[in-house]
Amino acid sequence: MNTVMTSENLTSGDIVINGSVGTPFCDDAKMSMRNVNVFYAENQAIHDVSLDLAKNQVTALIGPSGCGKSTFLRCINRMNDLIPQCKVTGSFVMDGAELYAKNMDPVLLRARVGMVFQKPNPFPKSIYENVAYGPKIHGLATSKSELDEIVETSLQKAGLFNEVKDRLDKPGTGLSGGQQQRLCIARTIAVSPEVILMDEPASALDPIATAVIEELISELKEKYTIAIVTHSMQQAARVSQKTAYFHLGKLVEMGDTKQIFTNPSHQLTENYISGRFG
Ligand SMILES: Nc1ncnc2c1ncn2[C@@H]1O[C@H](COP(=O)(O)OP(=O)(O)OP(=O)(O)O)[C@@H](O)[C@H]1O
Repeated sequence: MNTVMTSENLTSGDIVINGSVGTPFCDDAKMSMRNVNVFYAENQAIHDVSLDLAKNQVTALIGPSGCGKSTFLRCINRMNDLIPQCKVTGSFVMDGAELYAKNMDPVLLRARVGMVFQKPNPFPKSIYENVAYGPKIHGLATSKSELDEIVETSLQKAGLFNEVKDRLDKPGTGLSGGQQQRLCIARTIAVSPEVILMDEPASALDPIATAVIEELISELKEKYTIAIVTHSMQQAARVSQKTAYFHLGKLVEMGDTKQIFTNPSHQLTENYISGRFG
């Protein structure tokens, strides 16, 4: 029987996975993170977290503000390298390769593991250039027509092409918030990533634009492995197949989304999803 744990007696060995105490590993992992610790100078933000991202599934990272969701997400494509006082230990493996190995180029890695941020952040360039920029710097197109093709396909996959096809030369910043976020998703897709990380991608959007993004996430998982940080439990329940619950920098529980939301194993998860804190 699982012991009911509180934040006081929770230890890193007490992770609950699919209802029983164990290790959150899956058979079809695209990415495997093991014993991850993250420090900002003296402050430890992540404590010994191990989890897998299942291939072609959406994994939601949920938990109260400040529990380390964004920190953990940013480590996956080494965005935290850009914060000087941030130190990451542990292992991040994608298809057998260690992402923090000396010979791993973080710029190339960020093309393979793309990121979509909370606030849409298109470049101050045209819609076309926003999407073409990545393929150009990574040399993914050998001709203008190939580049055009990548731009069109990426905009189509992001569900934006029909809305912008007649104004590709207009600034990306002139689009609505929801369109800008889909433009940022198109920009991410344009460099053929394998994994897409999304940090509260719909929190700045209205319910209609949010619904469009959620539908898009469900479609994108057919091709990509996705991890999403969200404060909305309804959103996590709608878009994800796996959910990981974080508390005070520790992974408390991970499992099938349905199980986490209907029958969580851990008291802390239950408290959070029933709105008792967070
Ligand atoms: N750049 C940074 N420098 C120093 N400390 C940081 C930095 N970013 C995050 N932290 C700290 O790390 C901890 C985890 O923060 P993080 O933003 O990862 O949590 P979160 O769960 O994503 O929060 P929220 O839901 O509010 O966005 C917090 O204590 C935060 O203050």
